[in-house]
Amino acid sequence: MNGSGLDRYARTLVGLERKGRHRALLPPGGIDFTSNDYLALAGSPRLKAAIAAAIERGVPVGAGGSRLLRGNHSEHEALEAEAAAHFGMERCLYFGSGYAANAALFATLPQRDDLIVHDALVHASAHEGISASKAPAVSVPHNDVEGFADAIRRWRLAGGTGHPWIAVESLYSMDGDRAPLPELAELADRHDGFLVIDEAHATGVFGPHGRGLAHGLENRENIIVLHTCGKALGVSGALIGASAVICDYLVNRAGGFIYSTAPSPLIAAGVREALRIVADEPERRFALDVLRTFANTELAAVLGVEGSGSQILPVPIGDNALCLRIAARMRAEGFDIRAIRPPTVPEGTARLRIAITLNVDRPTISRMLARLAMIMAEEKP
Ligand SMILES: Cc1ncc(COP(=O)(O)O)c(C=O)c1O
Repeated sequence: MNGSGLDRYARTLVGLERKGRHRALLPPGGIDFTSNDYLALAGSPRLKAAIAAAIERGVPVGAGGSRLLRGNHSEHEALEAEAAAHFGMERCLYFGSGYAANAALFATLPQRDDLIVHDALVHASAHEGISASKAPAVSVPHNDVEGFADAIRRWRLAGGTGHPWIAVESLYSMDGDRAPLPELAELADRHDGFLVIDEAHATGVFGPHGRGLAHGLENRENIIVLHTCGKALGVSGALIGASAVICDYLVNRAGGFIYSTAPSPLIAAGVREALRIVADEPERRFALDVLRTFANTELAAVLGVEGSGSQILPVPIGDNALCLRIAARMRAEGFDIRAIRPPTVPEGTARLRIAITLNVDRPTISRMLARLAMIMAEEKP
């Protein structure tokens, strides 16, 4: 290949650098204010012991094939059955990642005569599925219930005959605020539609037994819930909870499920244990609740920034380069904080995303915020 084949990629990378949008892999280091390991389960001895016990009883590391071929292991089925009981859903289906699950769900379920109405801030994985879907899609301003209703009304007036699909996150990944789920569920009911709730950042953290913020809405045939297993559950993969018909349809039609090697059975055993930990160690959730409340109060007192109320605390900066500089200075001081920039968040809204997990304690949060306040004051344009 002559040089020009690669030049176009190099040029794009230079352009990203110029706009402060270039991304690079950094090693994790310093005190964790950035992971989604909210309950500190990723390194928990109980999870490690469950994996060791699974190895001991002969659970294989690899599935060896698609679930529809020889890759369907009893560990996958046991996890799905336990998860369905845990989350109160008729059935659950385990995917290798939340990204793959969201992409499969939106690409497969909405049909040509349907409409996808999604919140402007839904995750990139939902967009991936939406852009592969046969159904048209409309973006609605963040958390604007009237906006959702209007979009559906306009579509019906224009002759829309199918079902609307309302797509939201129960707790938004980069803003830490919540979706108005009861109002949206009511809207879906009123318009013979479906409501897809991505619980990625609420699973394990909120609701009775860490069932998420959609608890109370489960087991309705028009609700589909995504629980990711790599965040508070500390493992990896994702569970789609839905009616048996929807899950069976995905098994038969979702390319990302059919034509992909099944997730590791060993990891499925780990997720099963994580669900049990979440159910029978409620003290983890309570401890996170205390830390979260403390962090929100301190954020307002020290930085004058209103907290989201959740464990995800965005500190708005705006400018990409400035955001990168502040994050780098915090990391240099031993606090692992990352700059979140477009296109992950809308243009002009670069922010530090501070995640509160059980990997830190109150004095460490105070130290981090005091240092951040000083650095932000020094960096003030
Ligand atoms: C809201 C949301 N949905 C889905 C995903 C994807 O999940 P996973 O990391 O398991 O691929 C993420 C991950 O960041 C997320 O924040």
